[in-house]
Amino acid sequence: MPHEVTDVAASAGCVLDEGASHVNAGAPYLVTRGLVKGYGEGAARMEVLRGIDVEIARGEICVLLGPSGSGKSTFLNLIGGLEAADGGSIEVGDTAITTLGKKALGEYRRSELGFVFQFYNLVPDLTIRENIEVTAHLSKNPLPIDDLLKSLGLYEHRAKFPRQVSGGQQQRCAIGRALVKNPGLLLCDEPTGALDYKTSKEILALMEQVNRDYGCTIVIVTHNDAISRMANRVLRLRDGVLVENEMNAAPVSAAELVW
Ligand SMILES: Nc1ncnc2c1ncn2[C@@H]1O[C@H](COP(=O)(O)OP(=O)(O)OP(=O)(O)O)[C@@H](O)[C@H]1O
Repeated sequence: MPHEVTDVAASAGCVLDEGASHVNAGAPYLVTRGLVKGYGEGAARMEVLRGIDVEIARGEICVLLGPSGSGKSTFLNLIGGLEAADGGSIEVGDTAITTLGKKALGEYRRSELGFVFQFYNLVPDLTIRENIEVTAHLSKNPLPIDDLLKSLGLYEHRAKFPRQVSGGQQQRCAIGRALVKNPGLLLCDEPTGALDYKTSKEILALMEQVNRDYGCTIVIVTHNDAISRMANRVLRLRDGVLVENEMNAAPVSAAELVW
């Protein structure tokens, strides 16, 4: 484990136990029960999620697969409190998301969640460091930014603007922006969708590293079945129904993935 990562995690109060499993098999961390979501009214109504039940342990890497339109992003948006469910419940840690008002939902997103998207959504007029710093200000207990930049391999690029670095470096910055708050839950929607093969694998290895070093639970939405081999749990949606919910007893490292 790189020293800087150890230092970042230690200074953030994380307990690092190198070699031990990072998955806490105790009480589930993320639980949905009968989760329902649809769009439209009357005859035009379309049910997108039709009663999703899942339990994800703290520290799991969970990969969510499914064909286009099967409801993956909708599921992620409901867990992330970006959209409201029509029925069912979501609990993350001790928080019952589906009962929260607007203000409490905002606080949940600020304190517990990090989001990573396919298109990095960085602020073009802020440097790499400033893009991360903006989010750090939202947190009561942010990770030290320079240490985080080092563990992301971005320290030398910290004073550059997003247009001056590669797509992979921009995605590293987006991951840093999500991570600097030290979130319990990292939600990633097609995080490698805009990246080439080699860079995709580097980004997946980085996710593996942050999962191991910071203990955050990660949900990755992807079209790429191969990524499921690095997951502790594989979920698959088809037409809004969960058709697969499997534990993977022997996940491989991101470096070993081939597609
Ligand atoms: N805000 C919305 N209003 C109306 N329909 C929506 C809305 N958001 C999503 N949908 C529809 O819900 C269905 C599921 O969309 P969702 O984006 O969750 O699928 P997905 O599995 O993530 O697809 P993709 O892999 O293509 O991103 C699609 O048919 C989509 O058109």
